[in-house]
Amino acid sequence: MTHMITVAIAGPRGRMGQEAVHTVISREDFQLVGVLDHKEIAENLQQYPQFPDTYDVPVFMDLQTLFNEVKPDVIIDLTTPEAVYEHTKLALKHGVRPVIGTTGFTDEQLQELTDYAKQHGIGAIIAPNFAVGAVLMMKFAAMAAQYMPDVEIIELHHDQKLDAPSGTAIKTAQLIQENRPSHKQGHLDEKETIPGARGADFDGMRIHSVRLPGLVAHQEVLFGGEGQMLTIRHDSYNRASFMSGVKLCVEKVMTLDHLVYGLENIL
Ligand SMILES: NC(=O)C1=CN([C@@H]2O[C@H](COP(=O)(O)OP(=O)(O)OC[C@H]3O[C@@H](n4cnc5c(N)ncnc54)[C@H](OP(=O)(O)O)[C@@H]3O)[C@@H](O)[C@H]2O)C=CC1
Ligand SMILES: O=C(O)C1=N[C@H](C(=O)O)C[C@H](O)C1
Repeated sequence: MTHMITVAIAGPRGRMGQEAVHTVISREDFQLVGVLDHKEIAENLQQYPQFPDTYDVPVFMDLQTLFNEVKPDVIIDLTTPEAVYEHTKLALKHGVRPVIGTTGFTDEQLQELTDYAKQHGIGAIIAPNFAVGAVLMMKFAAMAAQYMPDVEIIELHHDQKLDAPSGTAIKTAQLIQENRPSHKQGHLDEKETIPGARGADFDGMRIHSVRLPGLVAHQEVLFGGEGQMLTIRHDSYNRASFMSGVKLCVEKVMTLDHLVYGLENIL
């Protein structure tokens, strides 16, 4: 008999949260035992207009209470850069395994959470992008950087996104950095006549963030060489594209005793 994994979701009304609720409920081996909503909207998920009245799941306004009352194995966080660090820390303290899709962690926060999970032997996954195609795009980009070290990243997202650059763009740059000799790109004397024109500087490579209505999540990694350019592009056209990664992470985190940053490390 398969062991049922009990799951909580933070941010169930959000674009990703709604999709994750349906995904978890549709799985016979996952049980959605509670959700965290920071606004007092309803006591049960079935009272929300977004969900059917078969979704009998308690809503909590406070994460501590959720952990005490329903003791989930895993919490999936799909909230905001402002809230996610405290949520992750609290989950680890309660021995609840975090699966974090929310982006916007600082390097220091990531390090602190990694150290805490390691010290206490708790599994955790922070995945800036759950889409398998996006992970392949990052891996191919890292591979290409060995041969074509002049690279710029253009990430394009819907205009409701809070953080820039995207978590995916940062992760891509970090993976590229492992293979690309550190150097500044462009003319040594280049000057921005409008500040920001050249994008964010990550170890000498530039990251550009586009925000427009109608977009979901897209990224291009551009490699320039003598007389040639290589473009590696990934598009998520909907949030369903992230759900196979969410399911995989919920299963995988149960087997871990440390924090994994990036889906590429568990595929
Ligand atoms: N890893 C991945 O593959 C992906 C990651 N993301 C990331 O996931 C996050 C969510 O994205 P998205 O769904 O588009 O964003 P939304 O704004 O649609 O959803 C966020 C939800 O979280 C709620 N919320 C905010 N603060 C809290 C809190 N303290 N406690 C509980 N709920 C809270 C918001 O409520 P309210 O609006 O009422 O304040 C909202 O319902 C972002 O960081 C995004 O970058 C997105 C897509 C894929
Ligand atoms: O906010 C989003 O939408 C997304 N956020 C993640 C990120 O910051 O990379 C993942 C995906 O790009 C969608």
